[in-house]
Parts: sequence; structure tokens; C-alpha cells
Amino acid sequence: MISPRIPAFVLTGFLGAGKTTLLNRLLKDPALADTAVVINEYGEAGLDHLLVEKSGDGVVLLSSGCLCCSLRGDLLDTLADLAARRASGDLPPFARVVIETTGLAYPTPVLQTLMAPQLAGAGYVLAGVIAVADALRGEALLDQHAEAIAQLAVADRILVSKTDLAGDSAAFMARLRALNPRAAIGPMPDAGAAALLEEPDFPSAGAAVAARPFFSAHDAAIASFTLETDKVLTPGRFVTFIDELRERFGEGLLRFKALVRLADEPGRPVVLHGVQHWFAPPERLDAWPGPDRRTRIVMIGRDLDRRAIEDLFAAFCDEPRLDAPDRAALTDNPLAF
Ligand SMILES: Nc1nc2c(ncn2[C@@H]2O[C@H](COP(=O)(O)OP(=O)(O)OP(=O)(O)O)[C@@H](O)[C@H]2O)c(=O)[nH]1
Repeated sequence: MISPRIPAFVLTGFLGAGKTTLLNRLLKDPALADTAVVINEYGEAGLDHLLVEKSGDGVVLLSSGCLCCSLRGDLLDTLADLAARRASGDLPPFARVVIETTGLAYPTPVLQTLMAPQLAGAGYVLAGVIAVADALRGEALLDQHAEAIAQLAVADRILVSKTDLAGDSAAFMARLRALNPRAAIGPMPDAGAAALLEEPDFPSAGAAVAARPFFSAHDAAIASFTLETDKVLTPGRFVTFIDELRERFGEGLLRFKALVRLADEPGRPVVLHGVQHWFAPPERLDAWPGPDRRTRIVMIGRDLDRRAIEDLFAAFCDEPRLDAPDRAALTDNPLAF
């Protein structure tokens, strides 16, 4: 039977960083032969799909626009169509999909599109964001292009390209690490690329977030942190927390990813993805992915008030801080927000 679940990976990175190069290496790996690809290219005549050395069904080009601006509906329709053709047997039962964005795309709208109920209903789940970082253009690129920073900040994996051309990349690597302490950062793979399209582990509770020794004024507004608790929340309480979170902090929320232990079925955690005010329908796993059964919530945002979000979460977990209002005070007082 065909799995109803279709893990979707977003491949991002600035213009010329090496996305297509990586995609070709991925698709050459026999373990990834059953991968569908959606390529978005900016410009009238798309070329990238010609450069992807895999042809036939399952490679779709969206050209003449950018996914993050004009083509969101096209991406939605394309993915829905791929899933329908997979289900009907018109396409081979691909095991995953990779969406290569244009180099200029902000990643948030692409992630939001993936979270649309129609795509969740078709089986898609956001499995990971992979960003290629260009060591040759290095820090100058990050200083000049906010899109490049946003792409790297939301990634689960960062692959550093052109280190062979760049010389000493230590400062660039440190900048990447400071910009996104959660991501697995490594070189572009030559072979054995299949592991890149395995779904990344959720960070275990208490995982140390690296100190931020270097960051420029440009990056400083983007920060990532993790909330965690061993309290078990009721579904209703958790939903109210999410509602408060998106109401108050949605604007700056570049990415939200949670593995949650809920009271109704504590043995089956819920995975929830969000971007700004949009949240995907939650996915219930059959079991915990590892021994750590604490609720963990990763947030990446621009100008997020970390302290206020921690207070809000603590209030919903009934762990009010001494200097913060408790949940009753937050929800009973209509003037609180
Ligand atoms: N020397 C070297 N060249 C690389 C590396 N990665 C990519 N390139 C080259 O950089 C150029 C751009 O790579 P692409 O893979 O087309 O980059 P892209 O991110 O898909 O580019 P856009 O589609 O324009 O956004 C190509 O000529 C690649 O061969 C690397 O690690 N080392």
C-alpha cells in the first residue's frame, strides 16, 4: 500500500549558492530515486529543470515567477496534482518531494503554502528545510541580502558550498552557527547524500544552544530558542497557547516546530509546524521518536520577545514565574492583551 504520508523538503539558498548542484547529487543517489522534485525558477524561460539530470514524470518546473510572491497558488496546485496522480497510480509512488526555491525567495511563504489544509489533507508534511550557504560570497552576501539570512535562519540543515574556492571559511562558519545554532551545519556532500533527506531529529530536551560569539547587527534581530516542559497539557490548553502565541507574536515568527505531549494520548506525540500566523494541521505520531518524552517547541523569529513567550508558555503550563501573571490572570482579564 502506498504510504499516505509524503515528507516534503524545502531546498533553499541564495542565487548561485549551489542548490541545483546539490539536487543533482541527491537525485543521483539510488536511495533517493523515488523522489519527486518541484523546481521554481525566476525568469521567463526556466533552465534549471534542464540542468537537473533526472527527467520524466515527477520533475515539475514552476517558472516565470517566484514561489514566495506570485506562484504560491501554483505550488499548491502542483503539489496537490502530484499527490493525486501518485494516489491514482498515474505516477510512481514517490516517497518524498523536494521543492527547490528560487535564490531570491523568502522561505516563509513557501513553508506556509506547505501547511495549507489542502496539502496536509493530501498527505504532505514539512519534513525539513535544507539551505545551501555560499562560502565564496560569504559574509558579504549575508550583509547585503536579508533573504539569504532568512533562508539560513529557518533551516534544519545548512550545507556550505564552495569552500574549495573560498580559502579560510572559519569566520563564515562561526557566523552561520551564531545565526542558526539549531541547524546541522556541514559541507556539501559528494556522495552518500541520502541521509540529507532523512527527517531531522527533534532536538532533545536541554540541548545546549551555542553561545553567540559573533553576530552582526543584521543578524541580531533573528533568534532561536527552545521551550520545553515535562508537564502534560490538555489539547484545549495547548490550542489556547497557540492562539495567544500567534495573536501576539505571529508577525515575527519565522518558524515554529513543536513535538508535544498531550493529555489525551500522551504516548503519541503531536507534531505541529507554524510560520507567522499560519499553522499546519497537527500530525499525530504513532510513538515518540526517542526516549525523551518532553514537550519541545523550537521557535525562530525576528525581534521575538523571548522572555514574554517563555512567560506565556510557563503560564499555560501552570508554572508562572514570580514576576509574571499566571494563566488565569492572562485569560480571565479581557484587557490583558
Ligand atoms: N567550485 C565549486 N563550485 C560550486 C560548488 N557548488 C556549486 N558550484 C558552482 O556554482 C555555480 C552555481 O551553482 P548552482 O547549483 O547552479 O546554484 P543554484 O543555487 O542552483 O543557483 P540559482 O538557480 O541561480 O539560484 C555552478 O557553476 C556550480 O558548478 C562548490 O562547492 N564548489
